[in-house]
Amino acid sequence: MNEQLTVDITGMTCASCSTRIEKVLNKMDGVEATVNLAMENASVQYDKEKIKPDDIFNKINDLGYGVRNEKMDLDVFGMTCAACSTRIEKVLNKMDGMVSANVNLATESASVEFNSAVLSVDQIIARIQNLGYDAKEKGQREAKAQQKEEEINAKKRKLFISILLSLPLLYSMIGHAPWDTGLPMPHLLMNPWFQLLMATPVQFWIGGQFYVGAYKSLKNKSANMDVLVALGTSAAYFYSLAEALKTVGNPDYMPHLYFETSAVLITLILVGKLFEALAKGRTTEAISKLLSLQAKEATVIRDGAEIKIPIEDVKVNDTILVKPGEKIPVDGKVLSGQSAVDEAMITGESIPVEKSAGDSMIGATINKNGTLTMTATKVGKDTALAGIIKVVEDAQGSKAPIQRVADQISGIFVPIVVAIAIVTFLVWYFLITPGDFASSLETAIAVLVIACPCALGLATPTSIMVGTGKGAENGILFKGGEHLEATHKINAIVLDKTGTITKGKPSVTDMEIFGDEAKVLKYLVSAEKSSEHPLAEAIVEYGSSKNVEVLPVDEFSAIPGHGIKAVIQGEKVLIGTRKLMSQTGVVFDRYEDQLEKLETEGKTAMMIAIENKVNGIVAVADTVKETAKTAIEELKSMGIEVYMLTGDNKRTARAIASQVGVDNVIAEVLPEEKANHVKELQIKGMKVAMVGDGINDAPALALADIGIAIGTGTDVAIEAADVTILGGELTLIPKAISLSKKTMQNIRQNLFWALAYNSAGIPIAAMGLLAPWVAGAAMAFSSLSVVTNSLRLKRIKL
Ligand SMILES: Nc1ncnc2c1ncn2[C@@H]1O[C@H](COP(=O)(O)OP(=O)(O)OP(=O)(O)O)[C@@H](O)[C@H]1O
Ligand SMILES: [Cu+]
Ligand SMILES: [Mg+2]
Repeated sequence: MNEQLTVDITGMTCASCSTRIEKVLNKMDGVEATVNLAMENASVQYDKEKIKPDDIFNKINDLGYGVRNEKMDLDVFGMTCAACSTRIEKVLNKMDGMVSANVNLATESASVEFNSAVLSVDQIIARIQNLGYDAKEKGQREAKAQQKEEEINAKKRKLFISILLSLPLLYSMIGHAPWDTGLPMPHLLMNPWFQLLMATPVQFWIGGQFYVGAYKSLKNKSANMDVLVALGTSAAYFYSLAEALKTVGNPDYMPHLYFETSAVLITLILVGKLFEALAKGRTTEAISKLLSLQAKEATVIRDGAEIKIPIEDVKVNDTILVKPGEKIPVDGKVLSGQSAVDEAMITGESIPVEKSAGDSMIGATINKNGTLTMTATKVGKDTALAGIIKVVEDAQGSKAPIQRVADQISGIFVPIVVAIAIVTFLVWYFLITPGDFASSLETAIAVLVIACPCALGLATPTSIMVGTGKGAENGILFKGGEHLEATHKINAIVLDKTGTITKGKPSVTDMEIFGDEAKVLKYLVSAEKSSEHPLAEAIVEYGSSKNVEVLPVDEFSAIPGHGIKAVIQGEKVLIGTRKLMSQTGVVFDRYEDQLEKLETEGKTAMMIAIENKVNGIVAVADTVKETAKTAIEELKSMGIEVYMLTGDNKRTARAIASQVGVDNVIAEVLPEEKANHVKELQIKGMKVAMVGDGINDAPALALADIGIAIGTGTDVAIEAADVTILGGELTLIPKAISLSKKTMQNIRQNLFWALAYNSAGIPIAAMGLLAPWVAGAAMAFSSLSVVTNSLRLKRIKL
């Protein structure tokens, strides 16, 4: 019993859970455990020789409970190419207690999920440092931005010196030209010692980073781009040095100098890296744009006085004053005043929304004309805007499945390339130009350099970053790269009716009451007051506009998909569908014509029965969203089958469907069956996107290949979905699909460009047709062209 750990357990509901877990754990050989239900954890002592922590977690999982893991983002410094990120990722994933580690070269960060009982952040950082890189917990954004800027400035300074030193060498290269260029060639430039003087600082001071990187990489038994660069440039440098030394005491010796090869190569790679860094900075602009929406200050009323405080200091329940033209600082509720608020930046709704006491407000939206006082309900990282930023950041840091291809290729690339370079050298040295060490070496160097797979590591993540950012700017939030990838395969789309196709704000259109009108109306409104259904809200609203008295309700129950049951003043009240009525034996045959008439008009007709006798018919109608028809037409023209799924009756559903052009209607679906219909389409081989807003849509959203939540819908739906469309404009759905298609196309182009340089370049270089510095330029610009191509996504029209 030499180890002790505390495991946080999720999913325990009662003492029988905890005792069961305790019992099972204690049965394991070498384990002594006590499970604490209140703390939701287990203290475990275990024998290290017999048991691994993972065994304990697996046991808990097997029992159907979860082990809570910690998730964290780290900034990782010092990665130069995909081989570095792949390597770190591999090592981190092997750590005990690591659930998953995702290292992203483009964002220079790692997302780790780990079991804090076994592993600490410090241990993870130490492991990364041990590999020769550095890492720290993601800190203040400003600090990071500042650091980035300093890094870029340092890069610029070094590059400037590097160019100054390399230019004379580049010029001297003209001396190598096989033809007479006619340009003057000063003697000094051809002097080996002068060349050595220029090349040495470039090789070791400016190019030192490649040696450091190569050393770290080799120490970990892997090879990255630094290895290739260090190998290639050193070969050129030291060969030239040896040649220069031969002139000592032998003034007639004509040395073969290749100093320019190493110096110009290093300079060009640095040029590429600088451009790459600048371009990479632009891939995260979407985040900075979102951040800039945030208000900086808020005017709060404390002890009766108005004071301006920084936004970070605003607390929940603070009373805030918002003057015309100001930003609403945090999420909250209006206390007093009246004004129109522009919410376009968050909801996409272009028309300002009228606000008065009791209405909710979203931080970062703009107050137009009146002065409002509000109370803060959500501040800091809990606000809607902070939530949006978090989703976008997480998505940008996540991986798309297609990247696995790139990771695999870059993992094996470097050793293969080194082998090809050696073979190239041997073939040239022994067969093609026997004994000509210099040109054989140069050819081999060119092969090494052209083959560097640095662009490959950038191909996917930069596209994903720009794509998710572009989505966010348009009000489409992808939760991760995998969803951005999966969306392009969609060929069937299932739309929920209420709140998705329609506005979700129904109102009463017809009311027909048989018998004691005042009583029935009272019963109807009173019973619906207990229901949270949108239909109920419409009826309650109707009631309050007619000043209907509300009676106390006993024994209320909602029957999902059917209606409600209640007892009022001792009388049994039923409100809802035909099914509800016939199940309880209420006869309604004589009202059938009336019901059908309302339904064909697209209205939802409900009956109210008191003491098993129908006493009235209420019809409620919801308006279809203005853009729904256009959106559905667009989806159809993309070759996607569009379905409407609703709990409402067939006739109403069809009437609404024909208004918006949906041909496939699945009606009278019970809330718990929605997911089954999605499953059925999937079994038919369709890739299904489900669009919904309600709690009852959540299982279907989760099951669908892509769940799309309407941003104005419930949190449960948004939580379950993979994509959220802010504001709920359906036209964003075809846009999301086309963004996904274009991003995937962009990634394929990137992968092509990243590999084309290498695959076309290697044979050309091996034939001796590519000077090493040209290969260097090609490498530098393959990275640049990939990042630039990704940035093109910013400008596409959706
Ligand atoms: N509170 C209620 N009062 C009266 N009738 C109700 C109530 N709740 C549900 N119903 C009846 O049950 C039917 C099905 O309800 P359900 O919530 O499954 O679907 P819906 O909201 O009509 O449509 P959608 O599935 O598109 O959201 C409603 O059309 C209505 O006739
Ligand atoms: Cu490279
Ligand atoms: Mg509904």
